[in-house]
Amino acid sequence: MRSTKTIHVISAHAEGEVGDVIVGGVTPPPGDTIWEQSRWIARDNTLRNFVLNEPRGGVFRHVNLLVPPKHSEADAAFIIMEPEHTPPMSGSNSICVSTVLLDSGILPMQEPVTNLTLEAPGGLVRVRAECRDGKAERIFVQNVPSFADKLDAKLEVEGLGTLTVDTAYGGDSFVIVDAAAMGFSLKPDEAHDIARLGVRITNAANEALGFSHPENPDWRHFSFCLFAGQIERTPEGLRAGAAVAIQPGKVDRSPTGTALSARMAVLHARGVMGLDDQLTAVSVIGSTFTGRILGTTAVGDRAAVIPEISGRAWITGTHQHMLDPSDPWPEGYRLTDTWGAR
Ligand SMILES: O=C(O)[C@H]1NCC[C@@H]1O
Repeated sequence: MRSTKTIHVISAHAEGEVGDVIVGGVTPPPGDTIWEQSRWIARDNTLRNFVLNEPRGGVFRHVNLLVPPKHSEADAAFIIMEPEHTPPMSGSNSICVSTVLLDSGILPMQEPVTNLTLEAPGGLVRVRAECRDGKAERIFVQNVPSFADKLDAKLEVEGLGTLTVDTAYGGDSFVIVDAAAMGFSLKPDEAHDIARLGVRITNAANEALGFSHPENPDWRHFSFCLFAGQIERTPEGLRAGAAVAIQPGKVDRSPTGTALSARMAVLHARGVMGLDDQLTAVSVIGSTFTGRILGTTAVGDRAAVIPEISGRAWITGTHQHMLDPSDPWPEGYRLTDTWGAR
């Protein structure tokens, strides 16, 4: 056996969505901030290609690189690599990272509750982990400030006509459509159509509506389309289905923490959700994230909420990814049969 790299990974999933964590074998990328380091990773692409492309990865995979924190309050920092983007924040990935840090012993666990501060590229996130018998059973993440952008905007999508959409930011940028109006009941057998339509809607929103983050001039696009289920009021609080189409065309298996944060910002802006409510989002595989609004704030000139999301994650294995110097595909490959719903 010979290898010019050995990258140590602990694999995990949060409520169904893969969020692997690189725990060793990669030196921290250059940059004065975690955001700058994440821009370097996005530009360079070597690590992204190595771990996300086949034969080591695939379109379903997200990979997080642990790096030394820059902020004095942070216990750990991570850079998120998704199929097409290297985003500011991610709900499922932050839950996987927290679980891997605690369950594998990288950071000490205190039962019944461990409090951590993590530094994501988009800012500091406070984590509360409910822990028992050496397992982080539920992770609560105080997400970055989230805001509604455009409400009831008209969006022309070729072949679909004019849609009424909301746009919002919840650690990543969303165009939000009503699932029922698009003919979806958010069941697993709709996944292919949700992925395909979601990509078309996201692309149309990027052309016609555009997104900009008041404090992060680098984040200038919509990443995702959320198909939002109808809100039901139950004795446990608000509940709604959620399916997010991720570029280049797949559906999040988890209920998407950034989408839940974005949706709570929209519901707060509309006066539907207050600080006493909680909203449980249900994914296409029936998994859930629960969210609350902890308070209000501002992002630049936008009214914003401070969301908290919670969910569970489990470790699925460990990997040591290697590169034989004679391998003709050191950065792997991606093909359109699986890379993007057509
Ligand atoms: O939970 C989330 O926010 C995410 N899941 C995969 C894509 C998004 O980052």
